[in-house]
Amino acid sequence: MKRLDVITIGRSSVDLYGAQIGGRLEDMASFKKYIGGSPTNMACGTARLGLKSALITRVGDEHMGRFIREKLVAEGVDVQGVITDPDRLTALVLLGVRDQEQFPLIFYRENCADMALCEDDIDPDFIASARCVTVTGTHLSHPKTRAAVLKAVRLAREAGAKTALDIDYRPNLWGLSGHGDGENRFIASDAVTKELQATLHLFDLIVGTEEEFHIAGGVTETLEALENVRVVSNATLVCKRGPMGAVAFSDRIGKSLDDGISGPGFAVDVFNVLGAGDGFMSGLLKGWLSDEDWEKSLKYANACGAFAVSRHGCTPAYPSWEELQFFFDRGLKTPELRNDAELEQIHWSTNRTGEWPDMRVFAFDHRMQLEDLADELSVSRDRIGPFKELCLSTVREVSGGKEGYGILCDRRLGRDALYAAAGTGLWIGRPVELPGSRPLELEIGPDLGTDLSEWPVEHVVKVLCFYHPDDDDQTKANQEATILRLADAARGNGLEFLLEVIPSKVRACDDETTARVIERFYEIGVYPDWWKLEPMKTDTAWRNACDAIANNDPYCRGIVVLGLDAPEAELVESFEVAARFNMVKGFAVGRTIFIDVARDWMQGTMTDNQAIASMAQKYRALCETWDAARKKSGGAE
Ligand SMILES: Nc1ncnc2c1ncn2[C@@H]1O[C@H](COP(=O)(O)OP(=O)(O)OP(=O)(O)O)[C@@H](O)[C@H]1O
Ligand SMILES: O=C(O)C[C@@H](O)[C@H](O)C(=O)CO
Repeated sequence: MKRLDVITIGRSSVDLYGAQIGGRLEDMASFKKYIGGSPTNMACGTARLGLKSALITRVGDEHMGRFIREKLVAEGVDVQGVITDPDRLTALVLLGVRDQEQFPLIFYRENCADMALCEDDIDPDFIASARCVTVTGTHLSHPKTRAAVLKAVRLAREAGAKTALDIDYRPNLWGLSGHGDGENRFIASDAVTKELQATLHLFDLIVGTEEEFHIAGGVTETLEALENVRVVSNATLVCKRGPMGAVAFSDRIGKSLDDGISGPGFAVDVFNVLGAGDGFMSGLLKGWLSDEDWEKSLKYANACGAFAVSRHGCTPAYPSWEELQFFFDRGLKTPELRNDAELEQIHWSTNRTGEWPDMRVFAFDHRMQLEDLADELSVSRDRIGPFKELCLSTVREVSGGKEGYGILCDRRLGRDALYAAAGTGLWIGRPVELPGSRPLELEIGPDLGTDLSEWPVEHVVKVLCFYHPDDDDQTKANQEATILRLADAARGNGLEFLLEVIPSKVRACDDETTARVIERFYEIGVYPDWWKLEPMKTDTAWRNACDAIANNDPYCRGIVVLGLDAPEAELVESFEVAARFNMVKGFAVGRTIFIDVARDWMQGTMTDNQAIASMAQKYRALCETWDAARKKSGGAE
C-alpha cells in the first residue's frame, strides 16, 4: 500500500487575481492572493477530493514561498518535495477577469524558483511512495526542468506507478510570445511539438484541450492531431471541450470526437475560465485513481471544471468531496454556482482550513468594563492597551506555543496586542459590537464590507448579541438584520464568523431557549463558523443546542462556552456539563481571569510580571479544568 496517491510536479506561483471583474488589467485596483500554477492547483484540487497528494516544486526563501508552503499544508498536501530555493524568487502571476473568455495575464517568472528544479531534487524513495506521478507541460520547456520531470516519470514507471501528463500549453512559457501575451493558449511550433512527442510514450494518461492536442500532434485538425499522438503513445487520451465537457479515447481514435467515451459538461454560467483545466484534472485523477470507469471519472472532471469556471480564482474554486457529492445528489439549481447559497455554504465550510478541536480562549476584548474601571480608579484609559499586551503575554506563556489556545481582543483599545498576536498560531477573535448595545449596534461600519476588508484573514469576526426568542418582533427583526448583514460581510471577505448570544440577560431561559435562538438564525440564513454560548445548567439544554446546530450545519466548527464573570467554582461546574458534548470545543473566559489583576495593575500595586504570573495561574487552572472535564467525559456525545 503506497503512502501517496499522486505526486504532481512542476510550477508553483502566487496568483494575484484582480478583485474587480470586467475591466482591464491596467485598471485593476486590488488583487486577491491565491496559490497557483497548474501542478500546484492540481495537488490542492485532488487533496480536496480526498486523495493523498504531494507536490514537487521549488519556492523562494521569502514570504510568498512560505505562503505557498503553508497553504499547501493547510490544504492537506504533502510538502516533502517542495524545496526552498535560497537564491530565486517565487514565481508570481498577475491576472484579471476581463470577461467570460479573456483573462489578461502576466507571468513574473524570470529565473524563478520552480524553474531551478533539477534532477537532484527528485528523490527515488519519494517517487516510489506514490501510486501516480502527474506532470504538466511547462517543465518540459527547459532542458534542466525536463530532465527532473522525466527522471520522476521514469522512476514512477519502474516502481509500477501510473503516469499522467496535462499538456497545459502556455506558448509564453516556451519563449514563443512576449510578456503582454500571457493568456495566449496556442502558437504553432515544430520545436514544441518535437519536445512533447519525444515524451508522450511515457504516459498512461494524456489530457489536453483541442489546441493542446494540436501542439502535441503537430496539426490543427483535432482528430488528426489525436491520431498523431496515438502513433507515439498508448495512453488514454482525454480531450477537453470547454462547455461541451470532454471525451476519452482508451485505444482507437474514431472518425469523430463523439466516438470516444463522452462526458457532457455542466450548464453553468461562466465567470472565470482560467483554472478550469486544473480543476478538471483533479476530478479526473480522483476517478482514475479510485478505479472508476471513464464515464464516472469524466463526470467528476467536468463537474470540477464547471465549479472552476463559475467562481473566482483557481484553487479557491475547487470543490471538496462532500461538496461534489452534494452537487451530484441535489443537482444544479442555478447556473451561477457562486450564487447558490446552499452550495456555497458547503463549499465554505468543507474547505475551511485548520482544525480547532480544543479552544482555550482568554477573552480580553472587554472595552466598556475596562474603561469603567480606569475611570473609577481615576487612571488614564491609555493604560488599557498595555494591559491587554500583558493578557497576550499570559496566553503565550500558558500555551507555550502549543495548539488549541486563543484570544479575543479588540482593535480599539487592544491594537498592539491584537497585531502582535498575528502569526503566532493563536486563534484570534475580534469583536465588532458596540459594547452593551441592545438592539445590537456595531462598532465598525456603517459599510461593514469595507471595514472587514482591512482585517487579516486569520481574524475571526466576533459579535455579541443580547437576543431572546421571546423578544418583541421589532427588536428581533432589527437585531437579525444586523447579524445577517455582518455574516454576509464576513463571508464576503473570507473571514470566519463567531456569533455569541446571551439570552439570559434579557429574560428567563429554559432548556429550549438557546436551541430556539440557534434554529432562528439558521432559518434566516446565518451560518456561524463558531457559536459562543452561555453555560447551560442541564444536559437537556446542551443537547437541544447541539442538535439544533448539527441538524442545520453538520460542518460547524463548534461552540465555546463563555464565562460571564462567574466565580471559578461555578465555571468548573459548568465546564463539566458542557464538556460532555463534543460540539463544545472549549471556553472563552475573561473577567474571571483578569478583573482583579487589572484593578491592582492599573492602580500601580502590581508589576507587569506579577500581573502576568497571577493571570497565568488562573488561566492555566481553567485550561486544566477544561482538559480534565473533557477527559472525564470521554468525549461522550
Ligand atoms: N463554459 C463552461 N461550462 C461548463 N464547463 C466548462 C466550461 N468551460 C470549461 N468547462 C469545464 O472545464 C474543463 C476544462 O476547460 P478548458 O477546456 O477551458 O480547459 P483549459 O483551457 O485547460 O483550462 P485552464 O484555463 O485551466 O488552462 C472542460 O472540459 C469542462 O469540463
Ligand atoms: O499558468 C497560468 O495560466 C496561470 C497560473 O498561475 C494558474 O494558476 C494556472 O496554472 C491555471 O492553469
